[in-house]
Amino acid sequence: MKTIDQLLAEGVTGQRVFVRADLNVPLDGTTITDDGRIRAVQPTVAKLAEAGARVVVASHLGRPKGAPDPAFSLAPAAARLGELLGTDVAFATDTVGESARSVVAALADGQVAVIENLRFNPGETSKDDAERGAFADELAALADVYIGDGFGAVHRKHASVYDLPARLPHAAGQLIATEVGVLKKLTQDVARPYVVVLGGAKVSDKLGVIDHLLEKADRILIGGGMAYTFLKAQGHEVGISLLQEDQIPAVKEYLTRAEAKGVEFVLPVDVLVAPEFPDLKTKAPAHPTVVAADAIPADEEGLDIGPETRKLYASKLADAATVFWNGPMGVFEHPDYAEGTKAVAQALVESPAFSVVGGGDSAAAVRILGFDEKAFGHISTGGGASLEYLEGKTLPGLAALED
Ligand SMILES: Nc1ncnc2c1ncn2[C@@H]1O[C@H](COP(=O)(O)OP(=O)(O)OP(=O)(O)O)[C@@H](O)[C@H]1O
Ligand SMILES: O=C(O)[C@H](O)COP(=O)(O)O
Repeated sequence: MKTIDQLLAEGVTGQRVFVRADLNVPLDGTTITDDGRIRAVQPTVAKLAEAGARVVVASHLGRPKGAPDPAFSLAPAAARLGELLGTDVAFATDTVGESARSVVAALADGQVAVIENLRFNPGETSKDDAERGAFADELAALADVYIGDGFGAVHRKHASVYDLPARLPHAAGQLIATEVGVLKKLTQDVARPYVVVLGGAKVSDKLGVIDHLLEKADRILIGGGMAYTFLKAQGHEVGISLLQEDQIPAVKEYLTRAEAKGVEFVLPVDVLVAPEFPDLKTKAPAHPTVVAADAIPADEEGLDIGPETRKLYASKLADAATVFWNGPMGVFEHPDYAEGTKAVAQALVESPAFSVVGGGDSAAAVRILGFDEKAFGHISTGGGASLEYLEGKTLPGLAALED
């Protein structure tokens, strides 16, 4: 994989360099609640600008449906990138249209522009190679060189991640180089006990990783939205909690295999439930109830791990030598459901283990809840991406940078 430093040594002055970043940051309206992913790519952008490149930064944000949607505009992220760089950052109000073409054409050497959300275009995420390729052609017309630095999206076979680098000279940015360097260590010899904590909401994306973790980890703790598919697989009622019904047979098989292999699987013993999802805007008190994990009422939803589980998980992390954590333990964005995530973060801060926290929301949770990033071994910008990397899967966005 060519590095950005090799590229810079060849000279980029006057060249239009396309940086595929992951600026998929959490937003409250147009306010960025955690800018970690923007700060993570800023050194790459700064380096290119200092070297006289005309930098075109592109990213997705959220999951819009292939058409413009103001709720998913990258305008706030572009403004924040400008603040971090200490310079004006131009913003194109479309991705490959008139605005993008004129904004990019107007860039002087050393200037930076952000183009609008890649996913406003159906070609970005299309499963059809020709449709993705046609969109990649339009993106390629905006640049001379491609830098892949959106680590959080390298597991997606999307036009800007996979098809575009095939059309331009390409290299890996600094963030991808750092992320891969750290995660590689977890695929090699890990110090044991190796404990993995899984939670979050993208359950269907992430359950599959357990198949691989059963070969690697000594102990697996399950929380967040993921827990309810496990509780259901054990025959418990989970009310209206997040549930991946079609994965129940697979989950049953994981539990059986874990027992046979001596991998310790730890599930919540109690949870916080409420009849409805909390209001994340007003943060109005949610009045949750603590119930045993096998006694979730049929009309209520599990939204955080309970107090006994917090203690249990802290004890299961205390003797770890290596920890990988992906996915919050509850809906941490609401104060009534933040304690589970806080307890896991606190346990990692107190533990001497080498800890890697992976995921846009998990990393944001750690910072929003007031923990010092330096207390963790590594905070990865990729959730699904880091899990798939650990699984040993070929990641489209890394494979595309390889030749
Ligand atoms: N019990 C639950 N029910 C519903 N949502 C939950 C629950 N527990 C956690 N969540 C939500 O999970 C979300 C984070 O999940 P996600 O899988 O996206 O995490 P991540 O891996 O850190 O991020 P990414 O994969 O996007 O990088 C949070 O917004 C949180 O509110
Ligand atoms: O948040 C993430 O994990 C990345 O930005 C990828 O987003 P996606 O899951 O919507 O593809």
